[in-house]
Amino acid sequence: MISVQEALSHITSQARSFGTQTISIEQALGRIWVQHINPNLTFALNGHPAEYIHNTEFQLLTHSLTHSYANRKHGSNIFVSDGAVQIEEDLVRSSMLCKKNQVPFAKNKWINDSCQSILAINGHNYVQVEQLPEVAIVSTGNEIVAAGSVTLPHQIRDSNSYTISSSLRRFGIHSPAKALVPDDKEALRDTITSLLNKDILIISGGVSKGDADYVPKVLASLGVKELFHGVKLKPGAPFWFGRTPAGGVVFGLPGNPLALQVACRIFLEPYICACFNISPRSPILLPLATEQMKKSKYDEFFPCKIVNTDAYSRLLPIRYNGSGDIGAALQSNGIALQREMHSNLPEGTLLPFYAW
Ligand SMILES: Nc1nc2c(c(=O)[nH]1)N[C@H]1C(S)=C(S)[C@@H](COP(=O)(O)OP(=O)(O)OC[C@H]3O[C@@H](n4cnc5c(N)ncnc54)[C@H](O)[C@@H]3O)O[C@H]1N2
Ligand code: MOO
Repeated sequence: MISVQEALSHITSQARSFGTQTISIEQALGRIWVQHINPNLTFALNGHPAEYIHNTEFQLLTHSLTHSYANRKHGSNIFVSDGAVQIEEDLVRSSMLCKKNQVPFAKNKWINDSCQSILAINGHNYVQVEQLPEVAIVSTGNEIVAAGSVTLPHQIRDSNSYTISSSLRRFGIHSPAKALVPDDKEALRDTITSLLNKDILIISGGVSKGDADYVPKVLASLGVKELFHGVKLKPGAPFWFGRTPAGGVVFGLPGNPLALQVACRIFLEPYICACFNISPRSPILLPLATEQMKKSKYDEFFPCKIVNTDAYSRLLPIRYNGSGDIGAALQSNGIALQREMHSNLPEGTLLPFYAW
């Protein structure tokens, strides 16, 4: 088994772009913008309309500001590099747009609410964005039935495909193909064969050491190359990752729902970020509100709630009943990481916290 860090570097090494497309700004929220600013357009400088003239020169369109910049040498603080506007030194009354060394419209930016408004003010009715990958989700297990089903005593409704879908939705991936397959080699082979052309195939369950855990063998028989199987991680050790003959990737995630949610946050999200050439959400360092014992010899991610005490935010670990306890995820704000070499940690220890 490999470490979490090694697993992450294998996963991100398989990242690739899925191409680009042009969409209307109305649909752009949550997508990844890939254009530099078009300098022929009027844009906002300190919230004031400005116009690109040529090379390094800009004309501010409001009279008062034209005056305040008139004494500056043209191009002394703004220049265009590779089609992007760059600010060389802080401008007078500078706003967020105009800080030293900033490229206000750098490529590969996640279009959040403020980015969308900046695009709007700059006249970008249509924007070029990263194309979304084709994704399929396969939930395996004889006991798994569709969410709307009435269950028999031995059955359980599929929740994993919903957890995976909500991770994908963060990137604007809305309608992945979905399938439910029993623990049956032929059925698995048929379903996986029909989905091998996807960019990302995400399978839950069937990747551990049980007799009916056929997923790795079926994938190997279809020419999917295993890059690793098993990560020194709790919960979520039974994790499989590989590459399809067509160049897509396959995530074989643990069936246990809490383990699966951890795997989506720690591995699936950074993979998609790497494909889009954007940074993954970084963890924040927060102190423990209580001492924390460690049960396994691996890196351990445990669900925590953020509590505000004495003007500080602290991490309160949520008691959870094993890696199937998806209810613990609901009560928590995210997961904190206790590294493998740390056994018991005293109250106040700073830990990296990954918000859901
Ligand atoms: N001999 C060994 N057995 C197991 C090991 C091991 O190392 N050696 N590891 C255990 C750990 S840890 C985990 S995690 C599980 C993972 O096994 P699978 O990935 O094969 O998952 P399943 O057994 O199919 O399911 C586990 C659990 O989760 C429920 N489940 C599965 N799919 C869904 C779904 N789509 N929605 C909701 N719930 C789901 C399933 O009913 C089981 O209760 O292996 C251990 N065994
Ligand atoms: O690693 Mo398993 O995911 O603990 O239950």
